[in-house]
Amino acid sequence: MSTPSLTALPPAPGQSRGLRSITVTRADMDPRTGLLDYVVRNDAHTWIRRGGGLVAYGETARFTVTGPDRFTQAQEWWRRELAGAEVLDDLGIPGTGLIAFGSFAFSKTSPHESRLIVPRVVVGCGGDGRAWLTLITADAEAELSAEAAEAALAAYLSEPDAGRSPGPGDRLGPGVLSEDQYQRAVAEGVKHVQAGELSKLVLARDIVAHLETPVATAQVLRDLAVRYEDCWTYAVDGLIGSTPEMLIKVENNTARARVLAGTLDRANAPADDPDYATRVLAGSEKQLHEHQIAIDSLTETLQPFTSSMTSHSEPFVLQLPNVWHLASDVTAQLAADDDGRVPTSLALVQALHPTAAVCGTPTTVAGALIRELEHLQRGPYAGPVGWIDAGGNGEWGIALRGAVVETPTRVRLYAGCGIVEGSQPAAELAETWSKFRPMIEALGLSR
Ligand SMILES: C=C(O[C@@H]1C=C(C(=O)O)C=C[C@H]1O)C(=O)O
Repeated sequence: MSTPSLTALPPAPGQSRGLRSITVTRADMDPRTGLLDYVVRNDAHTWIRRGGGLVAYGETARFTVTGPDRFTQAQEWWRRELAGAEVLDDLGIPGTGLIAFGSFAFSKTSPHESRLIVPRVVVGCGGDGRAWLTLITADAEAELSAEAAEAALAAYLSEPDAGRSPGPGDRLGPGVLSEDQYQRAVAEGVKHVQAGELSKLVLARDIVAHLETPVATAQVLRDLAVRYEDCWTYAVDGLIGSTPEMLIKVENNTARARVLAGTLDRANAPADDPDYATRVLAGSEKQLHEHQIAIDSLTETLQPFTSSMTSHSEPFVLQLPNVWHLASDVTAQLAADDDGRVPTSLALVQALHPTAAVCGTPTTVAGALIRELEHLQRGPYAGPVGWIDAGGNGEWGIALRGAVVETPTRVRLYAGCGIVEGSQPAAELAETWSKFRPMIEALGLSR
């Protein structure tokens, strides 16, 4: 079998030397419930979806970077971190051994720092319920044993963070653009599409949650993970949310993506019409067109890295608690190079980001218009968020349906919509509210 191509490089000056890790098997757990017992600290790094995930604590190493080379530099840093690493791993499956969590800025011009973080302790659970514990250290003297790993985990778990109850002073405030300004931006975007400059443009806006007492991130994440079990619930360094969209997942030599485009709010759906979503979404030329643009952009970019690729000829309707989406799953076999290596998950992220689902088509025209019309620093919103292991396996979602914890009592929420020729500003504004809803509710707020 081919493995993703992470060739270790020698350490650079200033780089943490000699990562050491041990991964030990733990009793099987029901990931739907068991992993949630570990989401008890507001500073945990989290990646959870029914059937598996990773919850991590502490920090052994960190890399931050801005600019157009952020993906290349992050890969290089990771390769160097792996150089000379001592890895004891009972399981040797994706997610065990050395791993890094990551979050990348949406834009190559963003001042926001993209980051890779190597945690100290990781609790993992595979889709089959197999559970493990990893301890990572840069200390050459530290003991690598199951006992040491359990003791480190117990120390983190002994200091859980309390939940919070909503207070009368909690409120939602406007972000950078008012609702009217956002609708004007959408109308402006539609004009550019009508003028033939581009076929799709994604415009986002933000709102701000002001809380009376500090946000209880762990509580928010547990709520999201339970309610949005088809989504990937993530937390990396204050970027939190539950995304329905998988940019790329690499497991040995298979890559998978879930592409979404086309959204219907469930809040206004007629209760007595079971075919409503299928009719309105899968029966709408506008929605199918928008979806096709997103699929084409992904498959065209992924194609050179693959030996074969499959996706359904028709999108399916993905039902989430807040909205329905038109969705397509793509599975590809990765092509191996002469050394038998396939691209790593981060190499594919670099090639794929930003997709039409969060930027538009063509990418450069859409990117320039986003900067002109949005007036928003997207920061990590709509950027890749996820994890990578030493073999290059990993899962990278698109950071949607999420928020950034800016201060303990201020949380900024982001949501955007695909604008095509027939888009109506009022409908797109309403759609942003439907996309804010998971986070608004998880924070204990209402609109
Ligand atoms: C941009 C967002 O979502 C994206 C836009 C969608 C759409 O316009 O229909 C659907 C899913 C995502 O690809 C967001 O949630 O902020």
